[in-house]
Amino acid sequence: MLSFPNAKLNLGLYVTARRPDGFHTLQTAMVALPWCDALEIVPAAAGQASHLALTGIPIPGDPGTNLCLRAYELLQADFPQLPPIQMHLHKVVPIGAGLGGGSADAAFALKLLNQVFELGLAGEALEDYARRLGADCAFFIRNQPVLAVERGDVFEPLALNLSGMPCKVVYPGLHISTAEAYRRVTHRPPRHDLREALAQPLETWRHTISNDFEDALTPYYPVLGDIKQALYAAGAAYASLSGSGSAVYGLFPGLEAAPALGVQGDYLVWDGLL
Ligand SMILES: C[C@@](CO)(OP(=O)(O)O)[C@H](O)COP(=O)(O)OP(=O)(O)OC[C@H]1O[C@@H](n2ccc(N)nc2=O)[C@H](O)[C@@H]1O
Ligand SMILES: Nc1ncnc2c1ncn2[C@@H]1O[C@H](COP(=O)(O)OP(=O)(O)O)[C@@H](O)[C@H]1O
Repeated sequence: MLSFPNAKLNLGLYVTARRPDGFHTLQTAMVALPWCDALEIVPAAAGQASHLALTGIPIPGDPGTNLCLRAYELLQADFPQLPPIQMHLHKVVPIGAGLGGGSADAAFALKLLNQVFELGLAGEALEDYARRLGADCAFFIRNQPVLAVERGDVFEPLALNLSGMPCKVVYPGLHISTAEAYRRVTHRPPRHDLREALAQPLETWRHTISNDFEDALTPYYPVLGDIKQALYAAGAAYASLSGSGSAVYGLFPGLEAAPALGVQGDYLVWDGLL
């Protein structure tokens, strides 16, 4: 069975405290971004061991620790009847971009395994497994707009519909590790009520909705600020870093497509409708 794990965008992100376990509490809104990898899972041929084939963008690190394999191992511990599998991940979404690509692969692997092998897991059970693989993973089980709190893995429903809105996402080729970004950020109380701010017209968001990682990381990576400025210059109503970066996105309501950007550099750009 084949699926297309999509990315996500963070709309506003406040890092509010450091927890005793070293993680941070946050408040952020998350929406699906249709920039996708491709992931296929089928039972392995008779007598073959489980195997993950990787194509597309190279993934740093040991392939044995790929989140797709970790999802399989997590389920196998509870469902020993799971047979060996053949997985193929074609990686498209940039890594270390704040787009949650690896987390999406993990969540979609859980969903595929549940479907292919008829494990009978409902949404909440899948979310519980996903949480164990990473703070961001559980979002991709339902893939609906949410306000995420606690470690970013506890969700409150959010009435926000950006479907069909032109969006541009610019990845400047910097791999920013999430752990590094959290080490650099200063936690503080949110400056605005995110839910209230998101309910206001999109044109107001640039004055009320911010991402704490942007302040923390832009001094080290000035290109993030340059891209954001270029998105506003191109007519974005709202532009921001996504998650812990390094992708920066712009939203262009009222247009049919996002306009070209006046930025120099060897950037990867996704252009499309949310
Ligand atoms: C910042 C966010 C915002 O959506 O996204 P990305 O920028 O990674 O996409 C998330 O909080 C990232 O979630 P995720 O990428 O799943 O993080 P994990 O793998 O669970 O954790 C990686 C590391 O980030 C730090 N971490 C993560 C989540 C959190 N609430 N507090 C933390 O301090 C910890 O140092 C942890 O070891
Ligand atoms: N399937 C996967 N896709 C991407 N990264 C993966 C995957 N499995 C494990 N990883 C590891 O996760 C880290 C980044 O994950 P990713 O979700 O792309 O980050 P971010 O959400 O910050 O963009 C990388 O260091 C990579 O080695």
